[in-house]
Amino acid sequence: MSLLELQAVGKRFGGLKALDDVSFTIDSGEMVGLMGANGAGKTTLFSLVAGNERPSAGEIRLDGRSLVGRRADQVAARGIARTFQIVRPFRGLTVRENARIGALFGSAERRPDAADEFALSILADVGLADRADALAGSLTLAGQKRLEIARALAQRPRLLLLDEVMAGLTPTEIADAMAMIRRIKEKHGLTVLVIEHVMSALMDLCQRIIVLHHGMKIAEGTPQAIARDPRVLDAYLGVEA
Ligand SMILES: Nc1ncnc2c1ncn2[C@@H]1O[C@H](COP(=O)(O)OP(=O)(O)OP(=O)(O)O)[C@@H](O)[C@H]1O
Repeated sequence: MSLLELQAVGKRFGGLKALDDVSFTIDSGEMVGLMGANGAGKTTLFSLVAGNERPSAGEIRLDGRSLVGRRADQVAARGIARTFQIVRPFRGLTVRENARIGALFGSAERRPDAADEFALSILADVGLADRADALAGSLTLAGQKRLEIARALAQRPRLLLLDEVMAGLTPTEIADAMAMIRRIKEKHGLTVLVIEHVMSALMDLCQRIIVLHHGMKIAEGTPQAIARDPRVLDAYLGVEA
């Protein structure tokens, strides 16, 4: 059985179809990329899976059980955590306190002392252990993106949804972030769905890529197949096939 299954999922915002008839599955242990131009519906898809928004049509299942109608904290408790494209850490709290909030969300950890210990181990995993007592607002963008991953990881997810965690980073920071993502995936036995505009990173990280265009899935396949898919070249890169 697939870990995550989307079946004919649609989302309307008034007259706008942000997602239309999107279906795919993700198996346990996969790292899958989600790509598409601005406004293609990628973040909306994350919001539906994570319980931040409710689909207008279709089914979303985790381990064969529907997630539709579940609140974000209930979805988190079932094992899904997401990052947000625009990072908003509690700037006046320390890095450690921010990570600890993740550990308490969705009731992954109810004991405050255990949450603190776990938060510290997660900070080490994302390379922020030496900044644990710094204020979150003092981190660089790369640091804040790492903290966003730590906050999600502290929920002890099985499925991690990463929304443009490499946007705005330097090439060296991107290379470091990719190595870190691979490391946490292995260490925590994660399944990962990743939205990324940094194409080379997506191609390198993922075994499979799903392409959205105007809310519809137009392609799905290996990075090699996607890179030469005429529909993708035409729709996403604006290149005539
Ligand atoms: N809450 C909302 N209310 C109204 N329209 C929305 C809402 N959220 C998203 N949309 C619209 O839905 C469409 C898909 O947006 P979405 O943010 O999912 O795209 P995206 O692929 O993530 O884009 P980007 O790469 O810019 O992040 C866009 O036209 C967007 O303006």
